[in-house]
Amino acid sequence: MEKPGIVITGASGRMGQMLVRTVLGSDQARLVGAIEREGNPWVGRDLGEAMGGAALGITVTDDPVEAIAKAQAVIDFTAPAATVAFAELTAQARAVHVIGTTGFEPAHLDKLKAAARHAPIIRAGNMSLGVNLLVGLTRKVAAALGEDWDIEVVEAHHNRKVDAPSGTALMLGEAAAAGRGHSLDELRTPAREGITGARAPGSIGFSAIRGGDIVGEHDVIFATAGERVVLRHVATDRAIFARGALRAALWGQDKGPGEYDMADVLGL
Ligand SMILES: NC(=O)C1=CN([C@@H]2O[C@H](COP(=O)(O)OP(=O)(O)OC[C@H]3O[C@@H](n4cnc5c(N)ncnc54)[C@H](O)[C@@H]3O)[C@@H](O)[C@H]2O)C=CC1
Ligand SMILES: O=C(O)C1=N[C@H](C(=O)O)C[C@H](O)C1
Repeated sequence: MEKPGIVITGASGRMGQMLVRTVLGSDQARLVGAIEREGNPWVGRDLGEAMGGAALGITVTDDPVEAIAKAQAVIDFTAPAATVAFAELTAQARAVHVIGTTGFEPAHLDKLKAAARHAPIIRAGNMSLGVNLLVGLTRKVAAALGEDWDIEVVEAHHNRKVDAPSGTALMLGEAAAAGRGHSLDELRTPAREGITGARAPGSIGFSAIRGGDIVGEHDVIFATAGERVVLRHVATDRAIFARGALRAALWGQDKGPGEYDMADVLGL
């Protein structure tokens, strides 16, 4: 059987370039297209040369219709509005859409749900094995500890990140809330500033640090009188996200339409 053809969106981005290298280094998939937004300096150039290496015979395009028509899977780490547009085209091509993009609003998520009626969408705010294990641990610890244990999620990222809290922080917050039998919407504390009043019992708070080239660090802090439990994940290499995304694209090849996440892919 032919190896699945992968198209990468946002190919010149931090994750885009990492994904290109990961797919090129795989013996289980073929890179068949690279998309960038109109006006990006890579558009019209050979992808390999744009990355500073040998020509690959793949021209970076700003025409997603043509590129996605050739794909068995689209791996997409871009921005919410772009991802929603790609989801419609990927669904039309009946290809797998692996979404790493974060920062979605509810209206975007409704559109992704509609696209998933026609083809598989695998979406996760973090594609690494370690974070997806941490999600399960967070749910268990939150369920085991009573409401006298306050829950705070602290995340740190590089100074180019545009959304906060991070997608990973929200996954961890959702897991903690689920462990306590609630949705995150019910327990989430708005960002703190000024005279906030005392902490609401049972609430879940978020803090975001932005600086330098931090790849991604997440702490889930459970704090009570006299002691604390801290669950931590530290990413030091974006390759962990790219490997997870490629694994998801391959896993999705025999799946029917629907919404999936990395817990499905990893069998967690
Ligand atoms: N789920 C996960 O494991 C991870 C998720 N991310 C998320 O991935 C996203 C991208 O992150 P980075 O690569 O650091 O950002 P980046 O800014 O380096 O790259 C984004 C790329 O998308 C391109 N883009 C934006 N709109 C486009 C459009 N309409 N058509 C084509 N290309 C378009 C940009 O030109 C840029 O090259 C963010 O939402 C980030 O939070 C990042 C790392 C891991
Ligand atoms: O923007 C990033 O860089 C990252 N984004 C994801 C998130 O929002 O959690 C995953 C990872 O932490 C890196």
